[in-house]
Amino acid sequence: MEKEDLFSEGYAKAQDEQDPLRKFREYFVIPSKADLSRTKIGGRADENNKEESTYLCGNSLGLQPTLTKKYFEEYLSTWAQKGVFGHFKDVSDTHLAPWLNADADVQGDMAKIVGAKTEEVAVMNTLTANLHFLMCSFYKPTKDRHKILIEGRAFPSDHFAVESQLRFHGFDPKDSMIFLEPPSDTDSTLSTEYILSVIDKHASELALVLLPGIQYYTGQFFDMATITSHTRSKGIIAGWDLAHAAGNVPLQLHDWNVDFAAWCTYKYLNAGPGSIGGAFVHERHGQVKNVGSDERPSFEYRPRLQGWWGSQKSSRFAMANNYEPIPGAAGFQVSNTSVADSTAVRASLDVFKQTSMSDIRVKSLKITAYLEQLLDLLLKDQEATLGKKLFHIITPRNPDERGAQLSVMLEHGLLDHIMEILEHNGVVVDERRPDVVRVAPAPLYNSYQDVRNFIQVFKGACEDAVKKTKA
Ligand SMILES: Cc1ncc(COP(=O)(O)O)c(C=O)c1O
Ligand SMILES: Nc1c(O)cccc1C(=O)C[C@H](N)C(=O)O
Repeated sequence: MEKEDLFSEGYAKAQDEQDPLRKFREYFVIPSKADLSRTKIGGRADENNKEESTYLCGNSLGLQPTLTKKYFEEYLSTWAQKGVFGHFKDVSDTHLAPWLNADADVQGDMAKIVGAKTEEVAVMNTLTANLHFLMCSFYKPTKDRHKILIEGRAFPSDHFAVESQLRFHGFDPKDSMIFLEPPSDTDSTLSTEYILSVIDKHASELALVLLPGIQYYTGQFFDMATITSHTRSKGIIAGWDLAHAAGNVPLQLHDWNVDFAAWCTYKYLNAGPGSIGGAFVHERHGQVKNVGSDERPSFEYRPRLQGWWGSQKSSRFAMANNYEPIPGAAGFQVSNTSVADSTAVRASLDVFKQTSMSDIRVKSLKITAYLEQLLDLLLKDQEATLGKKLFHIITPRNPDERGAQLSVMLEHGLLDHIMEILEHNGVVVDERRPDVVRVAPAPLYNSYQDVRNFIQVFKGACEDAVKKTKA
């Protein structure tokens, strides 16, 4: 395809017209440029300037589904009109379950997103809290086998969670954290072979391998199936942080035999800032066995931090204080579910239900490849006009090793100026200081024209930044 064709508005428009998921953009609220630049919230959008922004930041915060406001109005009306009865009464003229079932109501559709059986998933807590709750049950160190493997540049919250778990068990993070670092300074990603070699090197002393399905900084999608299988073959627990993978790439947590996983719902799952988290516990770990009698039950189950919401609903309100864990991931719940949060999750899942992760992945591969093609053409243009490249892509070039996001490492010193120009033009991407811009076309609501708009503004911003630094 000629360079001009790819850059042309006609090409982008044609891709959008042919996009099988094009209708989904209407299911989201796209902030207008005027919305983004206004200093106040509320009031009517600027009727004279409803031009949509170019929002490519779903890897940090997903956009609001139009269903969310509708479902929230139903939730608030139920609360206002039914009070405590909202827990129990089936308010049939809403899209929402009785609050007592708010957790179970979203379990099955969330399980489909991550390739799990319904009972292997719970929508609960938040991401880092779930990592802690799950490590409390799965990180079982011994004197000889107490180390935890995470990436060297793990997301800070994961790093802190592992540090504190080690300290909680009386181990020193300096001795018990093993960091997965790229083999050389020039590498930003980690090959599967290299990861397996590091696991082999430390296998006898590792109690847990905790990695991200997709690495937040580089955007690398790890070979979860191979790494999980290898980890477990060494008798090590395989745990995954799916913050950037859930709703972004197809997952098969059950078939991959993952021990546990946790994720948030505010990125590609579009449930709003700080919204409720998700957790996966493989069915082999969720078994509950009554080794007593019906009259005098005595349950055997995997130890976990307990709370009343993990105990069977049928006996929960008997207040007899006999813990009877719900089989599966739901038995790892502790508190009653935030209905505001589960309402947001319900709205988002009702969008996902109209398609599939495989169809989302088909578009994701195409639209991210388009972004990559335009970035590569821009690099050629910069080499020809400036005599140098002002950035390079640090996300793997193999589409199977990435999701929607491409991470662009800028020449040092350009980030602030480029971000200022992008924002001024209504282009929203994520910055990871000091030099990385993360660009994530979310298949459900981003268009090929969004990608083209980004490149056009980014091209000018790069040129402007160079002039500024030369001045
Ligand atoms: C990989 C990863 N882990 C953990 C977190 C923090 O999660 P939370 O603040 O929802 O616990 C984030 C981002 O928010 C993340 O990207
Ligand atoms: N930047 C964040 C914030 O200001 C609040 C909450 C989360 C974040 C995030 O970093 C989201 C996500 N972990 C990310 O990698 O972008």
